[in-house]
Amino acid sequence: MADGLFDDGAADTPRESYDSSSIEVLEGLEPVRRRPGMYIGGTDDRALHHLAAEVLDNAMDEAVAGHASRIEVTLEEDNRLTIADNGRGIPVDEHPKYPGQSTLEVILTTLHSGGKFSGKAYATSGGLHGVGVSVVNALSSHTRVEVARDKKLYAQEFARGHALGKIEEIGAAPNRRGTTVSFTPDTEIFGDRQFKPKRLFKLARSKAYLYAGVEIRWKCAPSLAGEDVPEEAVFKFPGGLADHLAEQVGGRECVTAQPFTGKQDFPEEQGRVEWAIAWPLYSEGSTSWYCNTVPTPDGGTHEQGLRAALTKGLRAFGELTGVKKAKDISADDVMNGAEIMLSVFIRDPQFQSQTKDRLTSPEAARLVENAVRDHFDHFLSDNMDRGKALLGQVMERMDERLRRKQEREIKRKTATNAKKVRLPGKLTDCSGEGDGETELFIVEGDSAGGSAKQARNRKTQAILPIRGKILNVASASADKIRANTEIADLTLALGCGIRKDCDPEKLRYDKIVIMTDADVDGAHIATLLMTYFFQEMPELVRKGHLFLAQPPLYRLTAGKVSRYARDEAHRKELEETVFKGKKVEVGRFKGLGEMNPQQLRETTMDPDKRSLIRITLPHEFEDRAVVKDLVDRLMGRNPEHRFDFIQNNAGEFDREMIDA
Ligand SMILES: Nc1ncnc2c1ncn2[C@@H]1O[C@H](COP(=O)(O)OP(=O)(O)OP(=O)(O)O)[C@@H](O)[C@H]1O
Ligand SMILES: [Mg+2]
Ligand SMILES: [Mg+2]
Repeated sequence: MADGLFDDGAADTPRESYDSSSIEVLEGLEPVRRRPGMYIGGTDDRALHHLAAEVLDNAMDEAVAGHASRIEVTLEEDNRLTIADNGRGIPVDEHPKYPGQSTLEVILTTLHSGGKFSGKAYATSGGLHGVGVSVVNALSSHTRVEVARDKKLYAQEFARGHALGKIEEIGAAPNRRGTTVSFTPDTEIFGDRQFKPKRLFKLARSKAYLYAGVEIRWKCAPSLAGEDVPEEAVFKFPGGLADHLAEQVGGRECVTAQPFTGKQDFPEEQGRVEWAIAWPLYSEGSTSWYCNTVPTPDGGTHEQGLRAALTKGLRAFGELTGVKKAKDISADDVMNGAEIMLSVFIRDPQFQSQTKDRLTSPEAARLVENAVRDHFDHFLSDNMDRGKALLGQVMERMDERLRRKQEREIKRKTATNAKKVRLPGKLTDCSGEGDGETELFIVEGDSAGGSAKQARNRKTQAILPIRGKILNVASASADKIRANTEIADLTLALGCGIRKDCDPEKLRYDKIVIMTDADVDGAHIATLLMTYFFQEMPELVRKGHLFLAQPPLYRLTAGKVSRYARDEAHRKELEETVFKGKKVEVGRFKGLGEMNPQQLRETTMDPDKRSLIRITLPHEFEDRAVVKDLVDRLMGRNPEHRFDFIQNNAGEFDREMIDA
């Protein structure tokens, strides 16, 4: 950023130095209308409301810099929004770099023009790019800016980023100063999207909480007012965030009677921080992060600072009170479930993008941690009962977290031990890291096994390829079963033992997924595998561990759109909906091996996209002998039993589809 391009070097006090020389020009305007996404994150509802935020942010910057005490937000019919402040007024004199143009015109029609690059006209501003109001102007069908300065009133109008005329002096303004920006978002950009009164109302109110020194007045057309949105309101919150928190917590009971609230200046005029935190007992909380009054919903470095302060504070308090285990408290233990508001004001903030969703200024972490830490230590130890109550609650969360972690570890350890003993060479195991449920895919054929290996999530998905049709355990003797390597591998990979010794607790995976081709052979193999599970380890089935994958049979393509169909009926449905009236190319997958790893992942393996069929055992099969009897009849040596069964039961079966 060019610092002080037009600096005359004489100005010391901000009030006097704020004129054309404060305004630097870094680049020209144009691409905004063509690429609005880059500046306001899209053209959706959120982006539309971002326009309001940009103009309001500028007024807030003026207030936070100590020049404005009042802001008026007025929503009219026809989607016209007006935001007025009583600040210094955008400079109106001719800009030195643009002869014949008012500085106001330069600001409204030029990207990267602004007074917030050098920190001279503003110390801790939400604005920093010199982009905001020019973007609003570019994306509005009509904009009017009025400036009251030096007892005169000026006005200039714009359409879609271009000035409709020169700036005009339209009268005297003996008792008025400040800037008024009115704009109507362009329907060419936003279609018929309208400002939502409630959203603007809340935005205006939240700004008043963030800066106790400002009064914000809300007005909207009677037709836009409603249950939660009055026609008029005045917001002023001398208590700042503490007021906001009190409103948010309402009547909910919290771990500590007093919330943890406060503010602190940073050393060497680097800015300041304000926070308000409560720990509701029976409900989940929420977090709000702000930098220079700009909401940063994705948090960032100021959030990091607070996390560190709270975590270290509680650990130290634990040590002080002889609670040894407190050293294991994590930030999430303290923060999850809490109602948290944090607002920082810093010089030269860095955000991730123009929409400022996340703060990235590295120094904010340290500044916030140091500032909050002392206050938190006092909050805990000034009232020991209070400190202990909070510590107790947080340690409960911690215990719960550690218990879950330990459970997972034990499971993996059993697995690793098993590995030491012996795991089948064909098994590609998962690492078991992370929180996801682990899955074993039993895959038909080595080539599909290869694709599945590439398609899998290594942390949670293990692959065991099996070759061709496995032994039918229903018609084989125990010795023969034991001697079969394919079956032995499978039993070894599962790790839970068979028949009387089967212990579902020892199963090395959360889910077992049978993945075979969507053809007759595939169905046969799946049947043989199910026979094995039913006969050798029905407990696993009963506990819901066994699943069938659903690889697609068809791929339908028309132009750039492509979809997968599970079966004939699904294919018809897609042809009549997604592809209605289009010429569709239909490809048929002959087997899993025909899909590349990415297709296989998308259609069959990715837990977020696939669907699985869970194999269950109805109640009447509580008894192992009953299951064995059914298996024998269906899969045993005598085909007549099979025939009878089918005759008596055909049509009775449904499949339970689940998103698992
Ligand atoms: N209400 C206002 N009062 C006084 N000056 C203003 C006002 N609104 C805008 N300005 C001036 O116009 C400049 C440009 O505003 P703009 O919103 O385009 O960019 P910015 O606020 O500097 O940065 P950002 O792009 O991050 O918003 C500001 O830096 C400020 O100098
Ligand atoms: Mg701005
Ligand atoms: Mg600008």
